[in-house]
Parts: sequence; structure tokens; C-alpha cells
Amino acid sequence: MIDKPIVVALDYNDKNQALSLIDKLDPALCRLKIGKEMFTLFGPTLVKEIHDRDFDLFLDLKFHDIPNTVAKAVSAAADLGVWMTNVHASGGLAMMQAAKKALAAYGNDAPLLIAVTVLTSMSDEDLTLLGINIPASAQVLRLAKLTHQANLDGVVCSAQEAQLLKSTFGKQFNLVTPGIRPVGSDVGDQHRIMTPPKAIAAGSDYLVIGRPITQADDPLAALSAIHQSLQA
Ligand SMILES: O=C(O)c1cc(=O)[nH]c(=O)n1[C@@H]1O[C@H](COP(=O)(O)O)[C@@H](O)[C@H]1O
Repeated sequence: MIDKPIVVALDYNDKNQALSLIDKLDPALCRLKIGKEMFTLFGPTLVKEIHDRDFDLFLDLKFHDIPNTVAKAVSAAADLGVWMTNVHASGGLAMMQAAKKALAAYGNDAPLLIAVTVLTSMSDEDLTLLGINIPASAQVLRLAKLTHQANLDGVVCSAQEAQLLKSTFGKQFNLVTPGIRPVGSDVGDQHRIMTPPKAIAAGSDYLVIGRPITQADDPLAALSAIHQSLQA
């Protein structure tokens, strides 16, 4: 298992609430993720405040645009010094190659660049409505192949596809899996879910976990319990 596989997803519209949660967490136990809501509200200042607290940060903006625009967007993310950032694989091979090329200038300081395959909130039925008449796992595999071809560092997928992707693409290809739900926690809007220990056993490298930690009465206790379940 990778060192610090837990990535806590912060989805807040109140910065003080988010910072007070962050101050309860331990950078030795987890990394953090902010996405569209928090970055739109609080921008690079929040990134700096998180970095000042010694957390690795995944900037989850899921870029999807023409290659030139996405290349500039991932460069802007790299300028912020984030640990990981992402694009949508469905933006296509040329878009992902342009993003990867843009990060070459940053050498070892470049963030990990990963691509979202099929969102974990989507089911086979949702894909059918989009005109994609294959199971989610097959669509994930198709998009992961494209991502691998573009030489990105890995994909966001559900833990349900982790075993297939690890055996197809090997150890170095990072699998970042949201849709993680400890036994007994609310599923919410997620569809393709798995518990933390099963996700790691299936080959997930990083577990993105939001509400089961952030909405817990005691977030640090919830984080520690998940951490412990992985050590076992
Ligand atoms: O890219 C992501 O992080 C992501 C991709 C995906 O397929 N599914 C998914 O849930 N996410 C993110 O992972 C987090 C999951 O949060 P919880 O459902 O609260 O655990 C949210 O911040 C989502 O935006």
C-alpha cells in the first residue's frame, strides 16, 4: 500500500468551517482535495493556506476543453504547487497529450496528472442515456487505455474497476478511487462504491473520501478509524 492513501475531499462553502476541519486533521495521516466549489469561492489563497498547513493537495478541477486551453489550465495548477490535478479522459487523446506536454517544463515539480474515466456517481443506466451502450467497467477500461496512451500518471475510477485496471496497466499507473464508503455510512449520490479495505485490496492507490469523514460527528476519529482499518 502507498504511504498515505487517504485523500479527504473537502466540499464546503464556508472557508472557516473547512479550515477548522483541516486543523483537526493530521497531514501524517491524509492528503486533501479541493474541487470546483471551494476553488471557485476561495481560489489560490485557499491553496496557499492548505499548503501552509503542510498537506499535499489534489486540485480536482476536472478540466475538459480544447487542448490549448487545458494545457494552460494544468500549467496554472502546476504554478500553484499542487500535488495532483486532473482532466476528463473523455476530452480525448490530443487534449491529454497537450496537458502532459505542458507539465514537462516543471520536471520533478510537476503535479501528478490523472484523468477521470466514468464518474463514480454514474451507473450503466446513466451511460445508456448518454448513448454509451456498454457497461461502465468497459467504458472505464476504454478511457483508461487512452489515458495510458497519453502517458498520464493514472486515472480516477471506482474501486470496482481497480482490479481490472491494475492487472491491465501495472503498478505504476495510479488508481484514484472516490465512491468509498465505510460499512454503515450513507451512500448519498454515489453508485459504484466500495469499503476502504476492499478498495485497497482491489488495487486502489488513493482513496478519495469526503462526507464519511467531513460530515462525521468527530472527523478525526472517522479518519483514524479508516486509517486503522487499512493497517489491519
Ligand atoms: O475526481 C473526483 O475526485 C471524483 C470523481 C468521481 O468519479 N467521483 C467523485 O465522487 N469524485 C469526487 O470525490 C469526492 C467524493 O466525496 P464523497 O462522496 O463525499 O465521499 C467528491 O469531491 C467528488 O467530486
